[in-house]
Amino acid sequence: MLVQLRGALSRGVSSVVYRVARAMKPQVIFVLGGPGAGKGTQCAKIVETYGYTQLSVCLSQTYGYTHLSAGDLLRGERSREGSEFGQLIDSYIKDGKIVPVEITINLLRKAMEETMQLDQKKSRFLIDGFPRNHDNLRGWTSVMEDKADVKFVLFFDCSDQVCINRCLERGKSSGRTDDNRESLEKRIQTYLQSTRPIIGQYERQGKVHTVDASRSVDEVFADVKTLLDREG
Ligand SMILES: Nc1ncnc2c1ncn2[C@@H]1O[C@H](COP(=O)(O)OP(=O)(O)OP(=O)(O)O)[C@@H](O)[C@H]1O
Ligand SMILES: O=c1ccn([C@@H]2O[C@H](COP(=O)(O)O)[C@@H](O)[C@H]2O)c(=O)[nH]1
Repeated sequence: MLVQLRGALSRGVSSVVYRVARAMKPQVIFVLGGPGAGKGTQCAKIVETYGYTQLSVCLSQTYGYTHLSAGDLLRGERSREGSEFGQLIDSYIKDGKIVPVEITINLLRKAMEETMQLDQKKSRFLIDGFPRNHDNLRGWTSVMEDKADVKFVLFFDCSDQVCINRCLERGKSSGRTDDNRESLEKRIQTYLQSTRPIIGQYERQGKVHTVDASRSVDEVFADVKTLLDREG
């Protein structure tokens, strides 16, 4: 009787531990769209708006997002002294090609782990500009699938021409090696051939929220806010 009671108790405890562990899994929103669609701009506004407010009614659960741009992480790695991937990343970025996922996924995983090590409550991530092709998706699935839950894809949709104009305008001051006409033509091709099919794949799973990104920053954000408030 005592043994049965102990067994039931330990099963109960382990199921609670399992549920808590699952509940604490980081939650991810993939943010996708063409080059210059406004992904980074909107992510910054999300972080600014939702911040890290302590909600005491919610057991002090932190409510906010950490923005991780895969492109920024790659640019950081490119300029890190001693990086063995610096040159490769540099040439892929200039050519608008997608860097092998082994490099990108390690940077993303490390950034997520470091964020959560500093503050366990920072468990909501906006992953901006990833996954961009089937190789990226395969890498995510093999490394991260059981470590994080992808809630949905936030897709900033606008025409190629709007994307190109915004990047060329940004190129006047960004210092980015890929905000020029030649690189942009390649980036748009890569987006259409490799990234659109990934968005389509998530669409068929009912996991894409599309926002018309051709409007002003504030108009776009009004839709983003409505969506995030609704999705919780
Ligand atoms: N809704 C908007 N209307 C006009 N300009 C915008 C809008 N959103 C962003 N921009 C401007 O367009 C440029 C590209 O924006 P942003 O960097 O956010 O795009 P992105 O999708 O993150 O680009 P990339 O994928 O190339 O890094 C920036 O100069 C930004 O200020
Ligand atoms: O997952 C990724 C993200 C980015 N890249 C490369 O970086 C550039 C710039 O990315 P932005 O999102 O526009 O900052 C992109 O064109 C790719 O070359 C990548 O390979 N994988």
